[in-house]
Amino acid sequence: MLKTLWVYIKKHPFAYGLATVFAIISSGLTLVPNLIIQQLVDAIVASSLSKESLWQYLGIFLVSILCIYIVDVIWVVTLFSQSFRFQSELRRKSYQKLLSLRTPFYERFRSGDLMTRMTSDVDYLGDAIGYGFMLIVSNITWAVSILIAMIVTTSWKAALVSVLPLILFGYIVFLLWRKVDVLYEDNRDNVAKLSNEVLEMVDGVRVMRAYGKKELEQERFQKRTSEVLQKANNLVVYNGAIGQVAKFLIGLSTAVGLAFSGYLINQGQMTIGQLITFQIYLGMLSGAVWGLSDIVLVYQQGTVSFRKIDELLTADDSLEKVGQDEINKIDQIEFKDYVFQYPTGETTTLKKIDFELNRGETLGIVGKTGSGKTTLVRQLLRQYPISETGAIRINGRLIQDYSIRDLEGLIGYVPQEHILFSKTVGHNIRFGNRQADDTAVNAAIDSADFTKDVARMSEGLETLIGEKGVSISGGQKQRVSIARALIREPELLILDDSLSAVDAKTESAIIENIRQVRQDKTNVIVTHRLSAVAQADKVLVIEDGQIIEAGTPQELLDSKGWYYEQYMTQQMEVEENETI
Ligand SMILES: Nc1ncnc2c1ncn2[C@@H]1O[C@H](COP(=O)(O)OP(=O)(O)OP(=O)(O)O)[C@@H](O)[C@H]1O
Repeated sequence: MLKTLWVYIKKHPFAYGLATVFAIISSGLTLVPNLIIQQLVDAIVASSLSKESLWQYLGIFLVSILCIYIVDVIWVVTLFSQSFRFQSELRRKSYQKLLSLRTPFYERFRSGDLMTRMTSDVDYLGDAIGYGFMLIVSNITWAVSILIAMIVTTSWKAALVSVLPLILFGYIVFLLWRKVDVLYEDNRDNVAKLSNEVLEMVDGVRVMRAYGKKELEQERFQKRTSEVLQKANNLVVYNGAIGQVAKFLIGLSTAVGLAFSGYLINQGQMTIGQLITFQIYLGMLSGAVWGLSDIVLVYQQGTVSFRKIDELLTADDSLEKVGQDEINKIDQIEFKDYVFQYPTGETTTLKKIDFELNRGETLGIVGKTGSGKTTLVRQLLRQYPISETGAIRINGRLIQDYSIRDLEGLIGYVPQEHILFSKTVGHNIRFGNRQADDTAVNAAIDSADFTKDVARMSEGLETLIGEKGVSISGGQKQRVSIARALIREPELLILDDSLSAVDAKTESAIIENIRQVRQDKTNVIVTHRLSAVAQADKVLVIEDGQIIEAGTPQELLDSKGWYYEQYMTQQMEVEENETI
């Protein structure tokens, strides 16, 4: 951590140089009021204080206090604004990293944990470079200058005797340091887990209520909070122990200093004025030592948070190093005996997948639930590492040779779970193509059969859809997602079970619109409803990760396999519904 903080400090030499110099000046100035007090007391004891010198002492006293105040404000403000800048740079960097990482990373890290890294961990690290730096510079310069002043202006012997308990305190703090580090990490991880629970609860509150599990969940949450409390208590015990040891040793230092000063006064080696300033110095020195013990806390939090942020910034999503080849159109997609296993999976999910898809064609992918349909399309999106067994080629070249960014720009993906942003309907659609004009937006809405819905909305495209689209229906969410994909006029459009929440009539209208507007582009439609792929050029039937049937819809019907049986069942269901 110190290396990273040092790199940042070196990048801003002016701010940190200014803060250090002003902190040293402030420590020096802090001694002036004490010297004045010492001289004033000695003059009173010696009955040599005149009216003029009293005003002089008071004047210097007030000016020095004002100067200390101004100098402190300058260096503290400089330091803290630098610390905020550090935090915002770190947040930007972490956010950029999060955007660059892919699915396997997000399967490893939970949302609550990532949120804690982006918020409190960044704050604690910022504290280390702001408040921590302030504690180190001010307390060290303060302690050193007080010690020098004690030795020079009072008594070096008394200074030595009373500093010994404070050195012992420093040693005890050092011993407790390591233990506190483990406790901090424990405590922080528990808070991150708790954030996860809260996020899940907020997402699932309706299901919890519907299943009458509110009390049960509350109990579980209480258990989790108790665990967090327990860990926090352990930490409090250690921090409390440090505090009590500090109090005892600081008291001891004062007592020893006082006793020894009394002895020195008796011996004529110390004046009353020196005794009073000595006590004030001792109080100030204890303050500096207290401040230094606070560094333990800031440093501990900082190191734990640094580890967490470093883990995020150096995280890998285990995807092969990104290819560099440019690609601006998709003429052909080929899967050649492709086998795939999820990084965390125990068996292969795709087995010897073999097919070709040419520009302008529509491919339907059907099959039982859990058979591997989504896994197959996810390979085109490069969400997981490409397997070494078999190959996926685009325009005759291996998919992994292309730049992921280029590829993403060519694909319009409508996933099963619709990810919408808590903005307006229009914003969500334009998200697909920020440059799109109103004509393009309306065309996309038309193709997604969403025009009538927009007209019914209170503020049309400006209607807010709430968090994750809570205020619109499932079918509407699906159509907003489809419009968002269509507006970018992608070379390849992938609909992954994206029409499941719309009725059969709307579904066939959307499929027909897509056929019309995307005549020279390629489409992949994953579905459970065979009517959605009735017009497809090719259909693959997947079972247990393998293609068990492939051909045009008519060929599949003729072969009287799974597709035929499924088709007949669904036809019967439609007829039954029509009769009802
Ligand atoms: N991220 C993952 N890690 C490990 N295994 C996974 C992962 N995602 C899916 N699987 C497994 O891969 C298999 C295929 O899942 P997939 O989602 O591709 O099926 P599907 O045919 O799209 O199902 P559905 O029609 O229900 O959407 C399932 O057994 C699933 O449990």
